[in-house]
Amino acid sequence: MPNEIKGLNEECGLFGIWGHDNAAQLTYDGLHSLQHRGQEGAGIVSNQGGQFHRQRGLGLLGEVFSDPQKMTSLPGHAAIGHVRYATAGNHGIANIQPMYFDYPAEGQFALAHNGNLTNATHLRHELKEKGVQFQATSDSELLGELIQTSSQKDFIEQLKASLNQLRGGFAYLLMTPKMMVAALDPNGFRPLVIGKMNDGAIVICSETCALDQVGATFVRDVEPGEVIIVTDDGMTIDHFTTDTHLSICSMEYIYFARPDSVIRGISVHEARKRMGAAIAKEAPVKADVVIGVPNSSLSAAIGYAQASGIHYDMGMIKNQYVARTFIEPTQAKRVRGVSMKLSVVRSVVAGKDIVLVDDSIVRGTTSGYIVGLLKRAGAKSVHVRIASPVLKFPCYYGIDIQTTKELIGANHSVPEICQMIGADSLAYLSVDGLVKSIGDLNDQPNHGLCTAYFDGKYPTPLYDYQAGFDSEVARLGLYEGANKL
Ligand SMILES: O=P(O)(O)OC[C@H]1O[C@H](OP(=O)(O)OP(=O)(O)O)[C@H](O)[C@@H]1O
Ligand SMILES: NC(=O)CC[C@H](N)C(=O)O
Ligand SMILES: [Mg+2]
Repeated sequence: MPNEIKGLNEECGLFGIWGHDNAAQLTYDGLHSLQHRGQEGAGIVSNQGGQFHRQRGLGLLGEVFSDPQKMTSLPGHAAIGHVRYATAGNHGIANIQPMYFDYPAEGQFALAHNGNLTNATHLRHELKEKGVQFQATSDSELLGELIQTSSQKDFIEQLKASLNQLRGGFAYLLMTPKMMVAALDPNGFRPLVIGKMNDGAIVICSETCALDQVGATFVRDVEPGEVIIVTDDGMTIDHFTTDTHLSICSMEYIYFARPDSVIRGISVHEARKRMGAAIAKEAPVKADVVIGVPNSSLSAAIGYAQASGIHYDMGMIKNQYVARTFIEPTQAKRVRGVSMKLSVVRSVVAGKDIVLVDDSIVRGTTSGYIVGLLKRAGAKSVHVRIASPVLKFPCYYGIDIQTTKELIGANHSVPEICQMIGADSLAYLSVDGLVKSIGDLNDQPNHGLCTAYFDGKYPTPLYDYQAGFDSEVARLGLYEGANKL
């Protein structure tokens, strides 16, 4: 399976707009600002008076739409679009979204999904028994098949009944000839926001950075369990369930979302700065300079510098022109990938004691390579500070980390990792420090966040994944292993 040169794989990005003559172009622009959420494939479906047009393909948005004719072939007053990073199913074109479904009553409908369903295997089996023929292999399609086979009377009732059969993480955008609909799972694992254009067009998308991109004003977050219905008459808010428990993914704040996005009222950049400040308090160290690992940890590094009083400098740069290289998943090639991407500004680091701040360690490839690079550039010492807790447990709700095997934090203690990456010291942020840095989203015991990757406390049963999880935990002794720290 091809694998990108990244420790953490992104999720997916959604963008939809209803009531604008330039719908497909605005969807392209919105998706462009969500490209960080998925780089495997992209697609847009436009709605021209009830007639759908679709373009989709493998690769980055700019690659998929490099032929200008593709955009001109998407006329209409509404559109939905998607950028994908697979969590389920293969990497082929059939799994690139939006997906299309026949809908005899009205013609057809399209859907796009961010997240990962935890009962997809079970549902697929049930639907197969009923004779359903699948068009793709990912989990996303299941909602469309459930709607098509539902005995409810109209589209919204069919949708609501179907959403109630899904488990796991799902932010969905759907479009029929007459409406655009958004729905969010009962835990609200993924961010989903509503905005409005000056001329009244409604936008629904994964992050506020996409609203900014198209000049839309933020209206509100989509709440867990909600179904948002947008028609030519405006927007209505409905529910498929009120049995909800907000557990938004803490990794959105740590790494995934763009720093200029605001998720549920909290600026991602400011939250990351607070994470950096918190690890500076939890694990102080004497040093000459703080440097961050571009790009994702720069906010946390600034926060560390501000809280510690140690000055921040640009000790590393990221090559802006690194081609999107898909490589075989071997460690040697991953190291080469990181080396093509990151380099050191020697004048900042030579002869200095350095605090190196990163947001996360997944396999340890990045920190291992960078510590060596800094030392070769003359750094006296390198103290690594990670602005999130030790990543030990898989995510089943939409991030492509579904096994503990490659997580260095699941397999080694912090002192062992420190030695493996060649650092002079290593410290991670505590789970409590992380939660406080993001801030309370509500007064529930989990403060509205999912921190399962760090503490193994999943907010839902794991369904299809439970048996595999139990055996990995037993194999690694993970819960007892917490005392490895
Ligand atoms: O331990 P590893 O397996 O190397 O993975 C961890 C690294 O991966 C992520 O960065 P990424 O390479 O995605 O780049 P970015 O910060 O520019 O998004 C993360 O921010 C760490 O730097
Ligand atoms: N990362 C995602 O949100 C992926 C959506 C869906 N599970 C897929 O694999 O296509
Ligand atoms: Mg990074």
